[in-house]
Amino acid sequence: MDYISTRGDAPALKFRDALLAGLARDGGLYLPREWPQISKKEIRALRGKSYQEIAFAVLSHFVVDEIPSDALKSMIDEAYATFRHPAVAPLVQIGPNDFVLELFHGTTLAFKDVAMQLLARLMDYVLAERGERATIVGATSGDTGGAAIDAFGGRERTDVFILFPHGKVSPVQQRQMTTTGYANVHALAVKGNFDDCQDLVKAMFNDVAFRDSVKLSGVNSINWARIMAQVVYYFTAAISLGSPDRKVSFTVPTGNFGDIFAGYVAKRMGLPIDRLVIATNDNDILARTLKTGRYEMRPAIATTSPSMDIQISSNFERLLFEAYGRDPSQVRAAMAGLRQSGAFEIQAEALKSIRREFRAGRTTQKQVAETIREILATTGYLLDPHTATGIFVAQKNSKPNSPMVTLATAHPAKFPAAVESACGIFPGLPSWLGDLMSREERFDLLEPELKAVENFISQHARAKA
Ligand SMILES: Cc1ncc(COP(=O)(O)O)c(C=O)c1O
Ligand SMILES: N[C@@H](CCOP(=O)(O)O)C(=O)O
Repeated sequence: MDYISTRGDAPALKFRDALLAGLARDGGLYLPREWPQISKKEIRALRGKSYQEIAFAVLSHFVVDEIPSDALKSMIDEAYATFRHPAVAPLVQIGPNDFVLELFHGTTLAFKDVAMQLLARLMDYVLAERGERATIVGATSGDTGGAAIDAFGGRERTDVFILFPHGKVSPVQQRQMTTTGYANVHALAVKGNFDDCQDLVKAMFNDVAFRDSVKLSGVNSINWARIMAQVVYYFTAAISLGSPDRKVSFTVPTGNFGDIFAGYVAKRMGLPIDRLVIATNDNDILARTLKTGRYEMRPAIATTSPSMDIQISSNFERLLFEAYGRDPSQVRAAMAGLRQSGAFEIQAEALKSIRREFRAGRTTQKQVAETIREILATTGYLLDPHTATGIFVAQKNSKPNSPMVTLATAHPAKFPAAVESACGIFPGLPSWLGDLMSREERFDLLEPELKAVENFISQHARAKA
């Protein structure tokens, strides 16, 4: 299987190279040249199978001829053995047709663990095969960073540099990045917001000399393998609700658009998904874009769901590529507009096709708090603010008698202050993280300047050209 760039000016790569490349050399994002297909018969045959078995069936399509089956199986088994729930991603019913897909049973209590635990093993496998090292960079609004540090911490072939917005992540998120003590891990607090961190990461990839000098690789959802691993739970959830003989809808709290794009991929592969609903907080660029056809940046607002305080949703570029019939010149034009004026318009046909696939809604912080209170009072279930954003929007976009699954992207204990202020309950950390808040922190504070960050990384990275 070949992987091609959304901007059309980078060479097509095989899976192993796309995995290590992260961002394409033309600044675009990789995706498969064609969507692999899974038939209804194959989906039916997955009923009653474990998460790991379904993961193997789905992921094999993307790594065919690149990762041997027995190696893929062991990596999947090892990755999901780190999860604290036997089902890995259990589905919890909170209403007659309302379900929550709990994606937070991994080591850092957010959905990022699902893909990151596998990504770290895949990268290690390919690097070992080649006898190489890599320098991993990532930008985080709080969850990707902790998950990457946990998954890559202590690995011999990689050094990890995570840029997080100083003072804008929750205390639990910060400590998950700053207290691990791994020698190959560097938590970098950047004086800026998440979009500044993500810009810096992309700029490092676009600085070819720097990129090659430290063998740069990325763990954000710009890396195709992140999306690929997230496709799996759409299958497990839909199958357990009767797929392919019953259509299922999904609502996804959205920031960088990776998680919901994985749902779109599942649909393209043949999973009968009814509605795919984008849920945003006050940073509602995606909801506005679907309404108006204009993608327009505004200053980021700090909310009680900080992981979604994002303006530039990286993976929207993958959707644009699809909506424009995979014409990279349209994507290049849109991205140039975004760079020059902070906005671009989506042409009528492309917008129509996006609206056919997605709905969108936004929430205020007051609505998020009310949703946490209401769901607790009516069902006894405690939501985190990101999941509550999803539930609020799901309630407005559900179809009668049709199952709606909201993705629970984080455990409430990651955001205890917001949860306590909404409903009076302070969600405690699980016992294995009990001492997190008293561990010693280690991080470096950097200006949001490309050269400052590149110099830091060059000094500390062991991978050299
Ligand atoms: C807890 C949580 N929920 C939702 C999201 C949004 O996911 P995505 O960026 O894949 O849209 C994020 C991060 O972006 C997150 O950390
Ligand atoms: N919410 C994310 C932002 C980065 O998203 P990614 O999926 O592209 O890694 C985070 O928690 O860091």
